[in-house]
Amino acid sequence: MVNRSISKQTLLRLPLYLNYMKQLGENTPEHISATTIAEALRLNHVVVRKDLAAVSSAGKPKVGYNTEALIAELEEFLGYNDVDDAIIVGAGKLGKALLTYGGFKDCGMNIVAAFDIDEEVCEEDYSGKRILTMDKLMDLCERMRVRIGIIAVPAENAQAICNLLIESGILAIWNFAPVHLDVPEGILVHNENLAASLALLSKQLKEKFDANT
Ligand SMILES: NC(=O)c1ccc[n+]([C@@H]2O[C@H](COP(=O)([O-])OP(=O)(O)OC[C@H]3O[C@@H](n4cnc5c(N)ncnc54)[C@H](O)[C@@H]3O)[C@@H](O)[C@H]2O)c1
Repeated sequence: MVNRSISKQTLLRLPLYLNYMKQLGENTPEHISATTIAEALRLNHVVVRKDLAAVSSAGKPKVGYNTEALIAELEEFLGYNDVDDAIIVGAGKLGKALLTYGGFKDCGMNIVAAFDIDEEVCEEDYSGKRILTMDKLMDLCERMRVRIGIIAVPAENAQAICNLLIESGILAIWNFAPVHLDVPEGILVHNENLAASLALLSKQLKEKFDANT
């Protein structure tokens, strides 16, 4: 594997390449080129070639990459082989959807439980996962050495939950609440915002219409 720091944009595209190759199933070719992936995903082949070269040095001119080896290298690079435990705080509509999605395990994250302030939703098993009361959060995080915390509470409560997660040993926060979180140095925060993706889509759609008129 090539050990080089890569851009955020490249990092965001790598899972797309991986998903594409993994869904080929019995049609998986022995070798695959950056051009094939680019055409399938309607991306620029130069971009795909550069992205893959940042992760693997095994590509051969005119042959491409051994597909299985490339899948393995991408999975390793993206950390999919080291599954980290995670918890969710806020087991409302979003929290429950995240809790029940089985696909995160394939991406290196195992959600072990959710926590909620509302005792009515607690202590139930939700698709085999527990929703627990807040008083159990710190103990579970410390005992299981959970390092990822997902915030799915209303914006006004997110900072307090963030502080609690950090106090409980959480090092990386996936924040869905629409609010900026203040964290000490060394704590990672990724803000997820579907509205931002939608804004991008709307802008591209507008540009497409404008270009056609
Ligand atoms: N990033 C995105 O694209 C995106 C998409 C959807 C929702 N959201 C955000 O995610 C959050 C949750 O949305 P939702 O639709 O699931 O809301 P929801 O009202 O259905 O669920 C919120 C849950 O948080 C719990 N809660 C509130 N305060 C708490 C606290 N202090 N400690 C523990 N639990 C607490 C509530 O009891 C409730 O179960 C909101 O901030 C919303 O804006 C973000």
